[in-house]
Amino acid sequence: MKLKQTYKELPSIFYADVALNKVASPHVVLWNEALANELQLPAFWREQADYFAGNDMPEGAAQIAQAYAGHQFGHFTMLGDGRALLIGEVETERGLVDVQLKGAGRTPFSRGGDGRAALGPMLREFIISEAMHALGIPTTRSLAVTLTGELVQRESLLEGAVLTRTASSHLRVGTFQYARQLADYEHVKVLADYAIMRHDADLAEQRDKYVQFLQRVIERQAKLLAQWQCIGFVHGVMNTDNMTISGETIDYGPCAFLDTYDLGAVFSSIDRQGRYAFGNQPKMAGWNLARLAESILPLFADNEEQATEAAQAALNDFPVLFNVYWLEGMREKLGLFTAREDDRELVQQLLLAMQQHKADYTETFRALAEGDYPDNELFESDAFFDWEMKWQQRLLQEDSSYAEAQQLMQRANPIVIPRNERVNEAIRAAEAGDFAPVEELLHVLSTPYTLEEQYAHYAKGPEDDRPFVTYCGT
Ligand SMILES: Nc1ncnc2c1ncn2[C@@H]1O[C@H](COP(=O)(O)OP(=O)(O)OP(=O)(O)O)[C@@H](O)[C@H]1O
Repeated sequence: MKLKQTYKELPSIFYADVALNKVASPHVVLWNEALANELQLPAFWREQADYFAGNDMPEGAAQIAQAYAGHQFGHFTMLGDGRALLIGEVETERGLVDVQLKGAGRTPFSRGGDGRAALGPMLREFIISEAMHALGIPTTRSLAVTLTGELVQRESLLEGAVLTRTASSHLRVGTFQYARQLADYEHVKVLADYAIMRHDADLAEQRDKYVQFLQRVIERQAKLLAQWQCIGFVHGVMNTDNMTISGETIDYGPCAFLDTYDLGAVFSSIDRQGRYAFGNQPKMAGWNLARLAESILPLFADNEEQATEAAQAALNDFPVLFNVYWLEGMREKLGLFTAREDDRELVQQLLLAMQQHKADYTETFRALAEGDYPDNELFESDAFFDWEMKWQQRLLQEDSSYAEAQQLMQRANPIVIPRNERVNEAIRAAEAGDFAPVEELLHVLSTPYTLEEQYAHYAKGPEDDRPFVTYCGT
């Protein structure tokens, strides 16, 4: 197999060539065999720690850092891969897949950074991205974590590691912002054509392909955000450089899954204003998409007024689409196959009761799916009693049986999610040299809708009311 290099065919402002930053003694500590098989990687790659640490390159590989910009917590900055190396694309049945080494050393975009990553955050990205995939949520994937044999300086000295990440592309909203900020109409157009080739090839010959492209990105993001909200995922850093064109979740920094249901949940210690709080995520996604629309606006029409109108119409669809997908997801979580007018109210009433009684989000829905309620404040409350009567009446309006509704709920409500405490425990063990807990956690998270009995403790939320530990070390 030879890696492809379509991204390198873009004008050179979109990337920088990077020399290899060799490390002392690479050692692969986590390997995703299922993903390697899916990508049909040659079997001998498994043994090539040098490939995954950036010491050596497979056939056809390049070494480039991608250029992009981004609004970070609302402030625009020119960025680029400061610690990642795109080595090429694997051709698969589902299209090209980027292979990137995250933490592979300095690049021309590193600014003051060392270009490196510590083991803990790379394990965290591996675990959570793979859990998201198993939950059915579009995401970048993780192929390997490779120790470098070198230390990195953070608050303390930590073991260095490289994550091998795959993605259906690493094009971001920020890539378009970069093109618009730095270059002319032609460069924005070349980038948009490239993105269409990667993600929306069927649009290539359409007359209004750029407006349709924007609509597609909006549609994908609306679906993604609905999935995040339904599963209780808080991304934490929804900067425009962390929003993909593909609709895959990217960058697992200070992210977390909800324990107790709380619209205000924030897990990032740098997000003091709650800009990216759980309940704000759909609004912030809409804001980011407006930045994409602005960046490609000149491609829509010669006439500025017409172009703005087309962009506005597409952007106005985002909240509408989000709401449709969200309600669809929520209906499934409640075992409803059909749509009725009052469904939104029914869902909101439950969520309000969950927020008031500090109920665990995942446990609550799974308890509904099992029909087996734990003794806790929510399930003993009048609010729940009242809601449950309405829910039961609503279920009776369905043509399907209760058993069918239950099956639907069991497919829509996971038993296990990567709870922060469990993830951190496993990472701490790995940092001390024991990778068995990470492997076990990955095993459990790979089938989140079923759980073998011996792993029952993974299903439990934290027993006390402590807020999550925030995790921001990169
Ligand atoms: N240690 C580092 N050295 C150099 N650049 C860094 C370092 N850490 C982060 N950066 C750069 O700072 C920017 C913002 O960082 P952020 O943590 O959002 O991204 P990341 O996790 O490195 O990458 P990605 O968004 O691709 O997952 C990125 O351009 C990133 O490349």
